[in-house]
Amino acid sequence: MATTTPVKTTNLKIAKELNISFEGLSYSAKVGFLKRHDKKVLKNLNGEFRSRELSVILGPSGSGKSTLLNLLSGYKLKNISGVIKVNGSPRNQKHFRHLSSYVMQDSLLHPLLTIREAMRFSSNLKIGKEMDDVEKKIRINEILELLGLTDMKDVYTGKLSGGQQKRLSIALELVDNPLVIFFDEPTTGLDSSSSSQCLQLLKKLADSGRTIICTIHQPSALLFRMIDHIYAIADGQCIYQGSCKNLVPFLNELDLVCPESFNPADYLLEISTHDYGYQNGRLNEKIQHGMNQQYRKKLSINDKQTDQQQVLLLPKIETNPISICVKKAKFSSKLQIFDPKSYCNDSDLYSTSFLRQFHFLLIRMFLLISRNPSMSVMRILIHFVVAIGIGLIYNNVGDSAKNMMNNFRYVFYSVMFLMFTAFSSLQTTFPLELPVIKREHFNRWYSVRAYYVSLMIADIPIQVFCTVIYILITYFMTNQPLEFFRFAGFFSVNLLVCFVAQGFGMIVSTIFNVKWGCILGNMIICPFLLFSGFFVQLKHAHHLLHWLFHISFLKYALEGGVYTIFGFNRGKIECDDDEELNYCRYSYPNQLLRDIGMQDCPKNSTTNCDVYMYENQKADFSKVICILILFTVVFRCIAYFIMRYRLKN
Ligand SMILES: Nc1ncnc2c1ncn2[C@@H]1O[C@H](COP(=O)(O)OP(=O)(O)OP(=O)(O)O)[C@@H](O)[C@H]1O
Repeated sequence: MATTTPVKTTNLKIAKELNISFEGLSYSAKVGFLKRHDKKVLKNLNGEFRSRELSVILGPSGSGKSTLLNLLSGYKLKNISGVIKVNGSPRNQKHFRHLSSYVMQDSLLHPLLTIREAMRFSSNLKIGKEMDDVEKKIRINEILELLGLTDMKDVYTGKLSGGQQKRLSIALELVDNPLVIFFDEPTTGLDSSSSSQCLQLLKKLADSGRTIICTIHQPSALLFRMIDHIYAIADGQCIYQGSCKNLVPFLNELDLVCPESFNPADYLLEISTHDYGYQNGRLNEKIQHGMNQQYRKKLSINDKQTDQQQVLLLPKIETNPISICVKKAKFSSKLQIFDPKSYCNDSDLYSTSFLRQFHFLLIRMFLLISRNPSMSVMRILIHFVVAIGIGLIYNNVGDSAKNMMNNFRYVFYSVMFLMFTAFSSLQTTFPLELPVIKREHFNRWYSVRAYYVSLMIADIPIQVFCTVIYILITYFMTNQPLEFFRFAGFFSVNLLVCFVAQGFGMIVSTIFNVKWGCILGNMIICPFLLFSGFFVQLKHAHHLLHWLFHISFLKYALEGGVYTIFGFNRGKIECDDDEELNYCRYSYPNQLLRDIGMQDCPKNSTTNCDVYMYENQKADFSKVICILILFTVVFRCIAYFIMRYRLKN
């Protein structure tokens, strides 16, 4: 017992400060279209980024800064060689995600949320029930105060300036108190004053005990002086690592003398881009691929004391998942080294439960829909206008035997129209939201499953409403039979087609971007249309093509629609006053079903043909409903797995 207590204290302290080191880190990207080959982007990098230091990765454009940041944060996981360590132990990516956040170059925000709302959603998604609303509010206020956003709480994020958006991006990630924060080009697009404010803020975060790693393309002299640790790369190799003060002496030792009036960062950049001949090899050799630590800043005792005081600037690290894991581990006597794996299980990856994530995502989606109703209003309007148009075109065809073929066309058109509008309804949502979702998902706000389910559910009310409007108007204007089961059946089939088409639209949108989705989506859906049974009947098609009919969900939808309108023993229909014809072919709608190849009465049938057809229609209609439900489930599952794959890669 006597030996256990001090070990716990030490390790809790270690767990609150993380040093990230890497050894022999290389990364190759696959390039080329026909002739694929590996392009070495990072070559044998070594180094260490410590807590309480503002570390900056410098280098010319295309040198590999963002790639290194992506590797260290775990955003890129493939084609890597070498080791990344956290406090000396090999990084466990899953558990490292508990501890870190990634603020991307573009401030990817929902423009229609206010700062207050964005912060509330962030805290509700990232922090579970262990903190009540009052505590969350206090924390949000503290963070906004720290970032100078208090006066703008009720401003829409889309109306903020670039610098304010950047600060908000940081604020959103601070709510769960990450120990390590990665920033990709935090000063890009900011003027010098905002850049310096931004870097001051990062310095504050570092001083409070965090590990801050960011990339900066070309820092001004002012910014350069604020940096604690520089990691410079050129052509994918390390050309310097150490403090900014030691950079000039380091270059001097290689006879590269920085003029006094020059910003050393600019001078280093000029050297790295071969303005003074090719020097990168020499620099890389002298810094020993990043292994040479002699140019690092040495912390004086005074520095350390100041740092200890600065820790108080930010909320205490309490609700961070690692703290939860550490709490669980407090009773573990095995707490010898920092290894969250030993006491964090997989379900801890997100700080909140699936239901909580789903709940807040759904609220956020409804809020965003209500703030930008133009899309929904447009959908409703289109359904209304088209329904009136179709109602006029096919006016009263429903109870006229002479117009049975026109009535069949009405059924076909309804299925197609609802299918196409539903297909394109969600086609743009995911590709447009993808960058934001990627950021939030990577920073453990919510799982793909929670996002996907809420996206699906959020659209149901509007889709149902649009379908109701269309069917109600056209059904009555075309004078279809006033029998509830026929109306309900026709509505159900059409609603299911919408759900199938939305699932199919989701597959297309998860594979392609908006442009390609719009071009290819309609082309991909055309074969389903061709094999719906409207243009060519199955029995007339070549037998090698029959399977295409069987996988066309539109064939089932059309059959379902036709059965509800013409089937189920629908009685004799009046033939109007066509005096030229005393023979009316479709007085009995079963004849139409035979003509369009949807029902056959076997020649040798012993039972009454009408009874036989009625029984078959009942069975076929149930089959149609089941198949459409199956298509809905299968398409949506496929879309989910593709989305998961895309968000995880
Ligand atoms: N997945 C990839 N496929 C092909 N090339 C890649 C890939 N990832 C990185 N590269 C290449 O590696 C090099 C370094 O890219 P990276 O984005 O890391 O540079 P950078 O230093 O951050 O540049 P910038 O400052 O312009 O953002 C570039 O030439 C880039 O084209």
